[in-house]
Amino acid sequence: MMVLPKVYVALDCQTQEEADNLVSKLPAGKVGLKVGKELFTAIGPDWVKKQVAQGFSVFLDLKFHDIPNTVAKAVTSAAKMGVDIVNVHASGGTEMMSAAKDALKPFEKPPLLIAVTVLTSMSDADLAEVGIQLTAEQQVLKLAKLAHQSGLDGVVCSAQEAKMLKSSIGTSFKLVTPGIRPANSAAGDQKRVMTPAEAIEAGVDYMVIGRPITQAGDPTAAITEILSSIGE
Ligand SMILES: O=c1ccn([C@@H]2O[C@H](COP(=O)(O)O)[C@@H](O)[C@H]2O)c(=O)[nH]1
Repeated sequence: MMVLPKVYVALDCQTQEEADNLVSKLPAGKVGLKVGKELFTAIGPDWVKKQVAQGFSVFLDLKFHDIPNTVAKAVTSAAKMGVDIVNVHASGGTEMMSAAKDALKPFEKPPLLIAVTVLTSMSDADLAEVGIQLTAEQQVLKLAKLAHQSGLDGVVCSAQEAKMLKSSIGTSFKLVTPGIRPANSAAGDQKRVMTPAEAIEAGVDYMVIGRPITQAGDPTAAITEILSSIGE
């Protein structure tokens, strides 16, 4: 597996023009692109394939959550686009996660298959609201163990859970962490946050950063500062 970039920039916008403009401001070869529901629903797979062809590492963050057969087929469609990371919701269960992993076996270079545990926008109180009586940390561990048992490559979690997961599950289990906020930047809807330097220190493998870069007056300066804060 080639070495993937430490930072994936969340391209949360709705037009190809905005996305191209953001990409043009990023240091080529130093960051990956995270394409989520907002952009993908607006402009689709051809733009993603174009970024892959231009040499970008792409994380397709569509968080598939459906019956096993549907999710298995969806991850193969993602793999055909050439993306490096694709994800499913761990709460879909082990049968669904195993079906997705099995579906990627025929690919020569399959993407990392990662399971979303507890969204970084959720606190313990938010979990209680939907009937989950565990803390976010307990629920993340429970779902991460299921993802590991199902043969997945890692999980999406908060950097706040990184040390706990690396010591409970093992260092080769990949941790992909949104909810990254440089000091003095607004948390917005994110509840379980850490700075880029804290996240690296906690042992995360890949971090996802959106608004602190994309909404900055100077996105190039913002990403340059973040990369320098983590020694990249
Ligand atoms: O638990 C999760 C899973 C995915 N995300 C996604 O990451 C980015 C974060 O963007 P910011 O602007 O840095 O908050 C966004 O695309 C989310 O859909 C997440 O935040 N938390």
